[in-house]
Amino acid sequence: MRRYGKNPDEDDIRTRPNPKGNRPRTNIRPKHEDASEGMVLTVDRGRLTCLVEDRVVLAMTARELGRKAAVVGDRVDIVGDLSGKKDTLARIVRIGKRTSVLRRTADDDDPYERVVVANADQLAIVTALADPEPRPRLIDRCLVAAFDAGLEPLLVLTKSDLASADELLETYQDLGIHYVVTRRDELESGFAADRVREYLEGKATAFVGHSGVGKTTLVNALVPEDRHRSTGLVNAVTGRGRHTTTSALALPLAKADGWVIDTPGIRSFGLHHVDPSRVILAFPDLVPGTEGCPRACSHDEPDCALDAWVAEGHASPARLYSLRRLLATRERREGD
Ligand SMILES: Nc1nc2c(ncn2[C@@H]2O[C@H](COP(=O)(O)OP(=O)(O)OP(=O)(O)O)[C@@H](O)[C@H]2O)c(=O)[nH]1
Ligand SMILES: [Zn+2]
Repeated sequence: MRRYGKNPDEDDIRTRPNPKGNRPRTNIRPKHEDASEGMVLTVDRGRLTCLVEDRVVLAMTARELGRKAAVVGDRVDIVGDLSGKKDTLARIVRIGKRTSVLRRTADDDDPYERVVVANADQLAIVTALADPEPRPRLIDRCLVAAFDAGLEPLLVLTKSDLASADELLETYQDLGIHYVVTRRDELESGFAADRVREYLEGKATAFVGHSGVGKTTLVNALVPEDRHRSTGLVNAVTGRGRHTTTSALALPLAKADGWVIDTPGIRSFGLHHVDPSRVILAFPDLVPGTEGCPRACSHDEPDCALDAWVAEGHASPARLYSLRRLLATRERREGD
């Protein structure tokens, strides 16, 4: 598995600045030696469902962990009634060290970071080629979030029955990232799921995408049938409208080992929290060129050493252009 960078505070599960500056309290380990291990599948207003062995257990977090402490994907220690029976409520007493943290800043007026998913390996960025039109800046912002979090990006381009993928792929080829293109008839035949699954095996993959891109349709094709959620189509029998995802949800990958983590449709992806020094780790070919950079270089400023280094022929100008295009998406523009 490729890792783009280590998150220096990955085991710091606090998501808000700590005004008193004292250490997070998560290192205080309650005495619960008899606890079982579980994984958080859903979080809904203080109630969490966790997978413990093969049972789904409803739980809440111990008060000392803080109300919003655990997120989907967290590995937790859990005590109490773990039978998974109706009307039982177990207690999460410890949150394991995270291997990765996908964060977003809700928007520019909201300085708080929100942890979206913990322990994912990969970020699948789902974009329709038409209906809705692709938004390259949103793709770029998701890529930056992936690189910052140390997740491997996977570009999933849907609805190629409506428009060609060529132009978009040309934009992204210099990034050297994995991509899959899907279309309606391949979804129906199962061929699309087969090809996407190849990239998901053995990994936990968080799926993000703008509403309407076909993310639910794709996720349904990847997970067991009894875990399907309804798509944008209005149900002819019940007449009920579309179901919109409101929080992240971990689902097992069908036919292979792995996790599909569905996230709510996004309109934007706030990047307040992103550190350029982590984004450049996604460009290993450029990293040696940063040796001559000033301290805390943004790599998008006049004194940046990368211009001269690339001019000397050590790396391709297209790669530097791609890096800077991504770094520039940290600044929000109209329509992001
Ligand atoms: N033409 C075409 N339509 C598709 C394809 N995949 C999905 N759709 C349609 O696109 C619409 C939106 O699909 P959803 O799967 O509900 O989209 P979503 O991204 O989950 O949207 P939210 O639920 O709002 O987050 C539905 O009418 C799907 O039938 C495709 O490959 N080609
Ligand atoms: Zn620089």
